[in-house]
Amino acid sequence: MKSYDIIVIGGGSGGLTVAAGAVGFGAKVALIEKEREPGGDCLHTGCVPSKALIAAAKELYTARKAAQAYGLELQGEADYGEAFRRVQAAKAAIQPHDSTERFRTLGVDVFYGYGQFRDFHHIEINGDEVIFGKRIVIATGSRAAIPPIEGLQDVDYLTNESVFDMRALPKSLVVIGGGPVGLELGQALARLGCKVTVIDRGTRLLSKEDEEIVPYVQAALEKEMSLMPHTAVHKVEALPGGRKRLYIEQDGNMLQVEADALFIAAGRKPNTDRLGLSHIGIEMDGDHIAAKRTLQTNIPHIYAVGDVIKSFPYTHAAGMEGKIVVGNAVFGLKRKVSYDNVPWVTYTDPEIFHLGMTEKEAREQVGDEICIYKLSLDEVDRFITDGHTEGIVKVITDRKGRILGAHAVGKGAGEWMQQAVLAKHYGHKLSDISQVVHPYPAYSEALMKTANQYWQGKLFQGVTGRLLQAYVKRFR
Ligand SMILES: Cc1cc2nc3c(=O)[nH]c(=O)nc-3n(C[C@H](O)[C@H](O)[C@H](O)COP(=O)(O)OP(=O)(O)OC[C@H]3O[C@@H](n4cnc5c(N)ncnc54)[C@H](O)[C@@H]3O)c2cc1C
Ligand SMILES: NC(=O)c1ccc[n+]([C@@H]2O[C@H](COP(=O)([O-])OP(=O)(O)OC[C@H]3O[C@@H](n4cnc5c(N)ncnc54)[C@H](O)[C@@H]3O)[C@@H](O)[C@H]2O)c1
Repeated sequence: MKSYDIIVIGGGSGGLTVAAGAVGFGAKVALIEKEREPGGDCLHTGCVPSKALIAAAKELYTARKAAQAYGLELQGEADYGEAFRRVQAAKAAIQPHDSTERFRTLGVDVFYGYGQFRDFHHIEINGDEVIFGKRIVIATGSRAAIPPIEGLQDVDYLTNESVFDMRALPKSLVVIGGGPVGLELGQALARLGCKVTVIDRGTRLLSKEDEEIVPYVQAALEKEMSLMPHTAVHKVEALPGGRKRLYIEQDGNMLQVEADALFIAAGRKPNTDRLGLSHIGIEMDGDHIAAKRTLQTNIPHIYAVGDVIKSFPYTHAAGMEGKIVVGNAVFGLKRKVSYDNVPWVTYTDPEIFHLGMTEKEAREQVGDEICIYKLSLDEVDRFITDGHTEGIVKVITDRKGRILGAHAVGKGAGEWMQQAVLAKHYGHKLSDISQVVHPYPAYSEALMKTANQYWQGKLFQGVTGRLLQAYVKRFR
């Protein structure tokens, strides 16, 4: 029987980080992946294809808008095949980095098949070969959660696993779920020419975002598709010709919506079934694996990372967790994970940047002694020159100016807000961002100008302000 220092089950963002890191430090590593090629959700059915589709759709949208503005005529339907090819090309270009071949070259033994616990140290692959692992990392990710809606099991629907394989664009689409998956892809498909309706049962869309951020996104998206928050789907049925009818309830009114296709984007379900977890007594947190801050499960030599644990379901978080597991499982350290400085970006247009606490969370956790700094993007020259003034920056600090949360909505917010992560990570105050020179007219001036407000508050108001004014009067 083959024996390893570390067995990784699942070759996605989390598992590949662990495997590459551990083998680099000299550990004997096995990686088990059930799909033909590693890469997981992010490469095959998540981040990469969605961002490629968003980019293709944005190009078309911008061309249409420009044509209209300059009095040109743009006629005909867009060829969806081009967007499809862009998606496949992006995946193909990144695949070699995550390939079986690359990992074998690194020295990892890659097994193709379903991994399942036989006991605490033995993993069975496809119910056949058994391998031994001194330490085992579960990195099996998640899949689309399918809500219990009457009739859904009898109709065809798309999920993130099938939407990127579509060869033709449906004329109309209903999306169930107004989270990042539903809104990013709903907007992209709308821009490519599909009539999109997004239904969400929550009182507001993007429920994890700061309340002041969401209206900007909602207003922008409503120009391109129909948004129906606070709406329950009671029943789905198939109509002749493949169309679907949804029976929905909004504000007590029973309505019907019809579309050519249905896309389920109603959250994620961790891949914990078929792993034999109950067999070895792994503790669960609902559907997720319960992990300590060292990313160990209740069985100390078994670790878990990525979407399979209930933390931050993002690629960069799975990567960060993977690095911590390398330190803990290879070197026997007890490093602990922290999500305090982990941002996320939702790639709608306008983009949403999110770091740390929202105002509501800050008030609940820190109290009302917090400071809020806000800036509208129409106060920033570069957004004015480019004609993209819709959006805001909002930073929440404690009384001493330490950043508790930083949020923004606007063109490219995911890029120009990153300096807030650096500042927060290294314990800098918001005012430090104001001391750094930003090129003019960069988008990043938006955060600098927000930070300037700290000094305006300090220097021109209160006792310090009065003293300074008195000094200047005498000095003159
Ligand atoms: C449409 C969409 C867009 C997204 N966009 C972004 C984005 O822009 N940015 C971002 O940060 N995140 C994004 N995400 C989230 C991101 O894809 C996930 O958080 C990330 O992939 C999780 O990594 P993971 O390693 O936990 O799981 P995965 O990457 O899914 O990897 C799990 C792997 O385990 C394998 N596996 C499962 N069970 C077994 C088994 N029993 N035996 C062997 N192999 C098994 C699977 O085949 C898979 O390869 C997006 C998600 C979706 C759905
Ligand atoms: N840019 C990014 O980083 C990015 C992009 C896409 C996805 N992701 C990751 O993927 C995860 C999953 O995204 P998601 O959008 O699928 O999930 P989500 O949980 O964020 O949102 C799902 C939405 O579906 C709604 N919903 C659930 N059941 C419903 C029902 N029966 N009827 C109507 N609405 C219903 C919920 O109210 C919620 O608003 C995210 O948490 C995120 O971590 C990240």
